[in-house]
Amino acid sequence: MASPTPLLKDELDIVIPTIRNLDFLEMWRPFFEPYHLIIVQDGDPAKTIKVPEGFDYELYNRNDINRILGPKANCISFKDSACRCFGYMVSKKKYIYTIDDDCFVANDPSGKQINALEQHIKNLLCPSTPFFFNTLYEPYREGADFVRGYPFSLREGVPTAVSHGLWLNIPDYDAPTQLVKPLERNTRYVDAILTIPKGTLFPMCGMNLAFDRELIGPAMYFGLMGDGQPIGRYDDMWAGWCIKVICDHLGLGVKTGLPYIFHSKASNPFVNLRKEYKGIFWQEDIIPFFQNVVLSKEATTVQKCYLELAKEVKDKLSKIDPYFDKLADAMVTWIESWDELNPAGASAANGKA
Ligand SMILES: O=c1ccn([C@@H]2O[C@H](COP(=O)(O)OP(=O)(O)O[C@H]3O[C@@H](CO)[C@H](O)[C@H]3O)[C@@H](O)[C@H]2O)c(=O)[nH]1
Ligand SMILES: [Mn+2]
Repeated sequence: MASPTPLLKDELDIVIPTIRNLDFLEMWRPFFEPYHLIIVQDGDPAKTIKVPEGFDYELYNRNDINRILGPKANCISFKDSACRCFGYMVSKKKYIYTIDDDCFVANDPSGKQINALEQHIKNLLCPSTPFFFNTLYEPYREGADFVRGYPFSLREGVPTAVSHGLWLNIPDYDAPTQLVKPLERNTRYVDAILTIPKGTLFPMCGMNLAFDRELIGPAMYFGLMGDGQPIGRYDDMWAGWCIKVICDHLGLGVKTGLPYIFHSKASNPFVNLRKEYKGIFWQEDIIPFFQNVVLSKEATTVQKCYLELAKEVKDKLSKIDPYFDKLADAMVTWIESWDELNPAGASAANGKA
Protein backbone atom coordinates (compact mmCIF):
# COMPACT_ATOMS: atom_id res chain seq x y z
CA MET A 1 0.00 0.00 0.00
CA ALA A 2 1.40 3.44 -0.99
CA SER A 3 2.58 5.48 1.97
CA PRO A 4 0.40 8.56 2.67
CA THR A 5 1.55 11.78 0.99
CA PRO A 6 3.62 13.72 3.52
CA LEU A 7 1.76 16.68 4.91
CA LEU A 8 2.31 19.95 2.99
CA LYS A 9 4.81 18.23 0.67
CA ASP A 10 4.52 20.97 -1.96
CA GLU A 11 3.78 23.84 0.41
CA LEU A 12 6.82 23.76 2.65
CA ASP A 13 10.53 24.49 2.18
CA ILE A 14 13.26 23.33 4.57
CA VAL A 15 15.89 26.05 5.05
CA ILE A 16 19.37 25.03 6.24
CA PRO A 17 22.21 27.48 6.94
CA THR A 18 25.53 25.75 6.57
CA ILE A 19 29.30 25.94 6.46
CA ARG A 20 29.81 22.16 6.19
CA ASN A 21 28.80 19.10 4.16
CA LEU A 22 25.22 18.05 4.81
CA ASP A 23 25.73 14.41 5.79
CA PHE A 24 23.31 15.01 8.67
CA LEU A 25 20.52 14.78 6.10
CA GLU A 26 21.04 11.01 5.88
CA MET A 27 19.42 10.59 9.30
CA TRP A 28 16.54 12.88 8.30
CA ARG A 29 16.06 11.27 4.86
CA PRO A 30 12.84 9.35 5.72
CA PHE A 31 11.25 12.62 6.88
CA PHE A 32 12.87 15.27 4.65
CA GLU A 33 13.42 13.61 1.28
CA PRO A 34 9.93 14.44 -0.11
CA TYR A 35 10.46 18.13 0.62
CA HIS A 36 12.33 20.87 -1.22
CA LEU A 37 15.43 22.17 0.57
CA ILE A 38 16.83 25.69 0.44
CA ILE A 39 20.47 25.58 1.48
CA VAL A 40 22.10 28.87 2.43
CA GLN A 41 25.84 28.36 2.24
CA ASP A 42 27.68 30.74 4.53
CA GLY A 43 31.37 31.64 4.52
CA ASP A 44 33.63 31.05 1.52
CA PRO A 45 31.47 30.72 -1.63
CA ALA A 46 34.34 28.90 -3.38
CA LYS A 47 33.89 25.95 -1.00
CA THR A 48 31.74 23.10 -2.36
CA ILE A 49 29.02 21.87 -0.02
CA LYS A 50 28.22 18.18 -0.53
CA VAL A 51 24.50 17.37 -0.42
CA PRO A 52 23.57 13.65 -0.22
CA GLU A 53 22.01 12.17 -3.38
CA GLY A 54 18.25 12.13 -3.75
CA PHE A 55 17.38 15.47 -2.17
CA ASP A 56 15.64 18.18 -4.18
CA TYR A 57 17.34 21.44 -3.33
CA GLU A 58 18.45 24.90 -4.34
CA LEU A 59 21.67 26.27 -2.90
CA TYR A 60 22.65 29.91 -2.45
CA ASN A 61 26.14 31.07 -1.50
CA ARG A 62 27.32 34.63 -0.81
CA ASN A 63 27.90 35.32 -4.50
CA ASP A 64 24.27 34.36 -5.20
CA ILE A 65 23.00 36.56 -2.38
CA ASN A 66 25.03 39.51 -3.68
CA ARG A 67 23.90 38.86 -7.27
CA ILE A 68 20.21 38.61 -6.31
CA LEU A 69 20.02 41.47 -3.81
CA GLY A 70 22.77 43.77 -5.09
CA PRO A 71 23.55 46.51 -2.54
CA LYS A 72 20.59 45.32 -0.41
CA ALA A 73 22.62 42.15 0.32
CA ASN A 74 24.13 44.10 3.22
CA CYS A 75 21.05 43.24 5.27
CA ILE A 76 21.92 39.52 5.14
CA SER A 77 24.50 38.48 7.74
CA PHE A 78 27.80 36.93 6.67
CA LYS A 79 29.70 34.32 8.73
CA ASP A 80 26.73 33.72 11.03
CA SER A 81 23.75 31.36 10.99
CA ALA A 82 21.55 34.47 10.66
CA CYS A 83 22.16 34.17 6.90
CA ARG A 84 19.40 31.54 6.91
CA CYS A 85 16.75 34.25 6.61
CA PHE A 86 17.76 34.70 2.98
CA GLY A 87 16.20 31.28 2.45
CA TYR A 88 12.92 32.50 3.91
CA MET A 89 12.97 35.41 1.45
CA VAL A 90 13.63 33.41 -1.73
CA SER A 91 11.22 30.62 -0.87
CA LYS A 92 7.90 30.60 -2.72
CA LYS A 93 6.12 28.33 -0.29
CA LYS A 94 3.56 28.97 2.42
CA TYR A 95 5.53 27.23 5.18
CA ILE A 96 9.16 27.17 6.28
CA TYR A 97 11.04 24.76 8.52
CA THR A 98 14.59 25.72 9.48
CA ILE A 99 17.08 23.39 11.15
CA ASP A 100 20.78 23.49 11.93
CA ASP A 101 23.13 20.91 10.43
CA ASP A 102 24.18 19.63 13.86
CA CYS A 103 20.62 18.72 14.77
CA PHE A 104 19.63 15.07 14.41
CA VAL A 105 16.54 12.91 14.84
CA ALA A 106 15.71 12.48 18.54
CA ASN A 107 13.87 9.57 20.13
CA ASP A 108 10.81 9.95 22.31
CA PRO A 109 10.72 8.14 25.70
CA SER A 110 9.36 5.02 24.00
CA GLY A 111 12.45 4.97 21.78
CA LYS A 112 10.50 5.94 18.65
CA GLN A 113 12.19 8.31 16.21
CA ILE A 114 10.57 11.76 16.28
CA ASN A 115 9.47 13.18 12.93
CA ALA A 116 10.05 16.77 14.01
CA LEU A 117 8.81 18.16 10.70
CA GLU A 118 5.49 16.34 10.96
CA GLN A 119 4.94 17.65 14.50
CA HIS A 120 5.74 21.23 13.47
CA ILE A 121 3.24 20.93 10.64
CA LYS A 122 0.57 19.68 13.05
CA ASN A 123 1.39 22.61 15.38
CA LEU A 124 1.02 25.10 12.51
CA LEU A 125 -2.19 23.56 11.14
CA CYS A 126 -4.09 23.81 14.39
CA PRO A 127 -5.02 27.08 16.13
CA SER A 128 -3.26 28.80 19.05
CA THR A 129 -4.81 30.14 22.26
CA PRO A 130 -2.89 33.33 23.22
CA PHE A 131 -5.79 35.10 24.94
CA PHE A 132 -6.55 32.62 27.73
CA PHE A 133 -4.19 29.97 29.09
CA ASN A 134 -5.33 26.35 28.85
CA THR A 135 -3.86 24.52 31.86
CA LEU A 136 -4.03 21.18 30.08
CA TYR A 137 -1.70 22.64 27.46
CA GLU A 138 -2.51 22.17 23.72
CA PRO A 139 -6.30 21.63 23.71
CA TYR A 140 -6.42 20.45 20.09
CA ARG A 141 -4.22 17.37 20.68
CA GLU A 142 -5.65 13.84 20.80
CA GLY A 143 -6.59 13.12 24.42
CA ALA A 144 -6.72 16.76 25.55
CA ASP A 145 -9.27 19.58 25.44
CA PHE A 146 -10.16 22.91 26.94
CA VAL A 147 -10.59 22.64 30.69
CA ARG A 148 -13.56 23.74 32.74
CA GLY A 149 -13.81 27.52 32.93
CA TYR A 150 -12.24 28.09 29.54
CA PRO A 151 -14.49 30.61 27.75
CA PHE A 152 -16.33 28.99 24.85
CA SER A 153 -16.09 32.26 22.93
CA LEU A 154 -12.30 31.75 22.81
CA ARG A 155 -12.16 28.05 21.96
CA GLU A 156 -11.90 28.60 18.18
CA GLY A 157 -8.42 30.01 18.82
CA VAL A 158 -6.38 32.04 16.33
CA PRO A 159 -4.18 31.06 13.35
CA THR A 160 -0.77 29.72 14.38
CA ALA A 161 2.14 31.63 12.85
CA VAL A 162 5.13 30.01 14.57
CA SER A 163 6.04 26.57 15.96
CA HIS A 164 9.15 26.65 18.18
CA GLY A 165 10.70 23.25 18.81
CA LEU A 166 13.16 22.20 21.53
CA TRP A 167 16.36 20.19 21.83
CA LEU A 168 17.58 17.09 23.66
CA ASN A 169 21.28 16.72 24.55
CA ILE A 170 22.93 20.15 24.01
CA PRO A 171 20.42 22.78 25.18
CA ASP A 172 20.48 26.27 23.67
CA TYR A 173 22.16 27.93 26.66
CA ASP A 174 23.94 31.29 26.54
CA ALA A 175 27.73 31.35 26.95
CA PRO A 176 27.86 32.15 30.69
CA THR A 177 25.51 29.24 31.42
CA GLN A 178 27.51 26.96 29.10
CA LEU A 179 30.72 27.97 30.95
CA VAL A 180 29.23 27.26 34.37
CA LYS A 181 27.55 24.00 33.29
CA PRO A 182 29.76 22.54 30.52
CA LEU A 183 28.59 18.97 31.06
CA GLU A 184 24.88 19.67 31.40
CA ARG A 185 22.78 17.79 28.89
CA ASN A 186 19.03 18.08 28.45
CA THR A 187 17.58 14.60 28.95
CA ARG A 188 14.12 15.78 29.99
CA TYR A 189 11.47 15.04 27.38
CA VAL A 190 8.38 17.11 28.23
CA ASP A 191 5.35 15.95 26.28
CA ALA A 192 3.74 19.39 25.95
CA ILE A 193 2.94 22.09 23.42
CA LEU A 194 2.08 25.54 24.79
CA THR A 195 0.75 28.70 23.20
CA ILE A 196 2.86 31.60 24.44
CA PRO A 197 0.33 34.02 25.93
CA LYS A 198 -0.31 37.40 24.35
CA GLY A 199 1.92 40.07 25.86
CA THR A 200 4.68 37.65 26.74
CA LEU A 201 8.01 37.64 24.94
CA PHE A 202 10.18 34.52 24.61
CA PRO A 203 13.76 33.60 23.56
CA MET A 204 13.25 32.14 20.06
CA CYS A 205 15.92 29.62 19.07
CA GLY A 206 16.46 29.23 15.34
CA MET A 207 17.75 25.68 15.26
CA ASN A 208 14.39 23.82 15.22
CA LEU A 209 11.79 26.32 14.04
CA ALA A 210 8.81 26.37 11.70
CA PHE A 211 6.52 29.16 10.64
CA ASP A 212 3.73 30.18 8.29
CA ARG A 213 5.59 32.38 5.80
CA GLU A 214 2.39 33.98 4.52
CA LEU A 215 1.29 34.97 8.03
CA ILE A 216 4.59 36.19 9.50
CA GLY A 217 7.41 35.69 6.98
CA PRO A 218 8.31 39.38 6.44
CA ALA A 219 8.99 39.74 10.19
CA MET A 220 11.31 36.70 10.36
CA TYR A 221 14.41 38.79 9.71
CA PHE A 222 17.32 37.31 11.62
CA GLY A 223 19.11 40.45 12.77
CA LEU A 224 22.51 41.59 11.53
CA MET A 225 25.20 39.41 13.13
CA GLY A 226 28.58 37.93 12.27
CA ASP A 227 31.22 39.63 10.12
CA GLY A 228 31.58 43.32 10.98
CA GLN A 229 28.89 43.28 13.67
CA PRO A 230 29.38 43.90 17.43
CA ILE A 231 27.26 40.91 18.53
CA GLY A 232 26.40 37.39 17.50
CA ARG A 233 23.92 34.68 18.53
CA TYR A 234 21.14 37.21 18.94
CA ASP A 235 19.80 36.87 15.38
CA ASP A 236 17.04 34.46 16.27
CA MET A 237 16.34 36.26 19.56
CA TRP A 238 15.82 39.54 17.66
CA ALA A 239 13.48 37.87 15.20
CA GLY A 240 11.60 36.23 18.07
CA TRP A 241 10.98 39.51 19.84
CA CYS A 242 9.84 41.19 16.61
CA ILE A 243 7.52 38.37 15.51
CA LYS A 244 5.95 38.04 18.96
CA VAL A 245 5.07 41.75 19.17
CA ILE A 246 3.62 41.58 15.66
CA CYS A 247 1.76 38.30 16.26
CA ASP A 248 0.21 39.82 19.39
CA HIS A 249 -0.79 42.92 17.41
CA LEU A 250 -2.29 40.95 14.50
CA GLY A 251 -3.93 38.27 16.66
CA LEU A 252 -1.68 35.38 15.58
CA GLY A 253 -0.34 32.54 17.73
CA VAL A 254 3.11 31.29 18.67
CA LYS A 255 3.62 27.79 20.10
CA THR A 256 6.58 26.20 21.86
CA GLY A 257 7.38 22.68 23.03
CA LEU A 258 7.24 19.52 20.91
CA PRO A 259 8.95 18.52 18.69
CA TYR A 260 12.41 17.78 20.02
CA ILE A 261 15.53 17.32 17.92
CA PHE A 262 18.86 15.96 19.17
CA HIS A 263 21.37 18.83 19.21
CA SER A 264 24.77 17.18 18.88
CA LYS A 265 27.43 19.89 18.92
CA ALA A 266 28.16 22.38 21.67
CA SER A 267 29.63 25.47 20.11
CA ASN A 268 32.65 26.92 21.88
CA PRO A 269 31.47 28.81 24.99
CA PHE A 270 34.43 31.20 24.90
CA VAL A 271 33.75 32.10 21.27
CA ASN A 272 30.07 32.39 22.15
CA LEU A 273 30.87 34.69 25.09
CA ARG A 274 32.77 37.03 22.79
CA LYS A 275 29.78 37.06 20.42
CA GLU A 276 27.11 37.44 23.10
CA TYR A 277 28.52 39.65 25.83
CA LYS A 278 27.23 43.00 24.56
CA GLY A 279 23.84 41.45 23.90
CA ILE A 280 23.69 40.16 27.48
CA PHE A 281 23.63 43.67 28.91
CA TRP A 282 21.95 45.39 25.95
CA GLN A 283 18.98 43.06 26.27
CA GLU A 284 18.18 44.55 29.67
CA ASP A 285 17.11 47.64 27.70
CA ILE A 286 15.91 45.82 24.58
CA ILE A 287 13.35 43.70 26.41
CA PRO A 288 11.56 46.67 28.05
CA PHE A 289 11.55 48.29 24.59
CA PHE A 290 9.67 45.33 23.09
CA GLN A 291 7.42 45.04 26.14
CA ASN A 292 6.34 48.67 25.74
CA VAL A 293 6.29 49.16 21.98
CA VAL A 294 2.83 49.98 20.59
CA LEU A 295 1.98 49.43 16.94
CA SER A 296 -0.66 51.67 15.40
CA LYS A 297 -4.10 50.53 14.25
CA GLU A 298 -2.96 51.47 10.71
CA ALA A 299 -0.38 48.66 10.99
CA THR A 300 -2.61 46.05 9.41
CA THR A 301 0.02 44.02 7.52
CA VAL A 302 3.26 42.40 8.68
CA GLN A 303 5.28 44.76 6.51
CA LYS A 304 3.56 47.84 7.97
CA CYS A 305 4.08 46.50 11.50
CA TYR A 306 7.72 45.76 10.79
CA LEU A 307 8.44 49.19 9.33
CA GLU A 308 6.82 50.82 12.38
CA LEU A 309 9.01 48.61 14.58
CA ALA A 310 12.12 49.60 12.60
CA LYS A 311 11.31 53.28 13.17
CA GLU A 312 10.85 52.67 16.90
CA VAL A 313 14.19 50.83 17.02
CA LYS A 314 15.92 53.75 15.33
CA ASP A 315 14.24 56.32 17.63
CA LYS A 316 14.56 54.47 20.92
CA LEU A 317 17.41 51.94 20.77
CA SER A 318 20.08 53.84 18.83
CA LYS A 319 21.02 55.61 22.04
CA ILE A 320 22.27 52.26 23.37
CA ASP A 321 24.72 51.85 20.48
CA PRO A 322 25.01 53.00 16.84
CA TYR A 323 24.54 49.30 15.93
CA PHE A 324 20.78 49.73 16.42
CA ASP A 325 20.70 52.57 13.92
CA LYS A 326 22.33 50.19 11.40
CA LEU A 327 19.99 47.38 12.42
CA ALA A 328 16.92 49.59 11.97
CA ASP A 329 18.11 50.48 8.46
CA ALA A 330 18.75 46.79 7.74
CA MET A 331 15.20 45.98 8.85
CA VAL A 332 13.88 48.42 6.25
CA THR A 333 16.21 47.03 3.57
CA TRP A 334 15.00 43.52 4.46
CA ILE A 335 11.34 44.51 3.88
CA GLU A 336 12.23 46.26 0.59
CA SER A 337 14.08 43.13 -0.54
CA TRP A 338 11.28 40.85 0.63
CA ASP A 339 8.68 42.83 -1.32
CA GLU A 340 10.88 42.91 -4.42
CA LEU A 341 11.32 39.12 -4.39
CA ASN A 342 7.76 38.43 -3.28
CA PRO A 343 5.41 40.63 -5.28
CA ALA A 344 1.83 40.02 -4.12
CA GLY A 345 0.52 36.65 -5.33
CA ALA A 346 3.92 35.16 -6.19
CA SER A 347 3.70 31.49 -7.28
CA ALA A 348 4.40 28.54 -4.98
CA ALA A 349 6.72 26.71 -7.38
CA ASN A 350 10.30 25.92 -6.42
CA GLY A 351 12.58 28.37 -8.01
CA LYS A 352 16.12 29.59 -8.13
CA ALA A 353 15.60 33.31 -7.75
O1 LIG B 1 29.40 31.18 10.60
C1 LIG B 1 28.53 30.31 10.61
C2 LIG B 1 28.46 29.32 11.65
C3 LIG B 1 27.49 28.35 11.59
N1 LIG B 1 26.61 28.33 10.56
C4 LIG B 1 25.56 27.29 10.51
O2 LIG B 1 24.58 27.69 11.46
C5 LIG B 1 24.10 26.55 12.18
C6 LIG B 1 24.40 26.71 13.65
O3 LIG B 1 25.79 26.56 13.83
P1 LIG B 1 26.36 25.80 15.16
O4 LIG B 1 25.51 24.60 15.42
O5 LIG B 1 27.80 25.63 14.97
O6 LIG B 1 26.15 26.91 16.30
P2 LIG B 1 25.13 26.92 17.55
O7 LIG B 1 25.68 27.88 18.56
O8 LIG B 1 24.81 25.57 18.04
O9 LIG B 1 23.86 27.60 16.83
C7 LIG B 1 22.66 27.78 17.54
O10 LIG B 1 22.83 28.90 18.41
C8 LIG B 1 22.24 30.02 17.81
C9 LIG B 1 23.18 30.78 16.89
O11 LIG B 1 22.62 32.05 16.72
C10 LIG B 1 21.09 29.47 17.04
O12 LIG B 1 20.00 29.32 17.90
C11 LIG B 1 21.56 28.14 16.57
O13 LIG B 1 22.02 28.30 15.23
C12 LIG B 1 24.74 25.33 11.52
O14 LIG B 1 23.84 24.83 10.56
C13 LIG B 1 26.02 25.90 10.90
O15 LIG B 1 26.42 25.15 9.74
C14 LIG B 1 26.62 29.29 9.56
O16 LIG B 1 25.78 29.27 8.63
N2 LIG B 1 27.59 30.26 9.61
MN1 LIG C 1 24.57 23.73 17.08
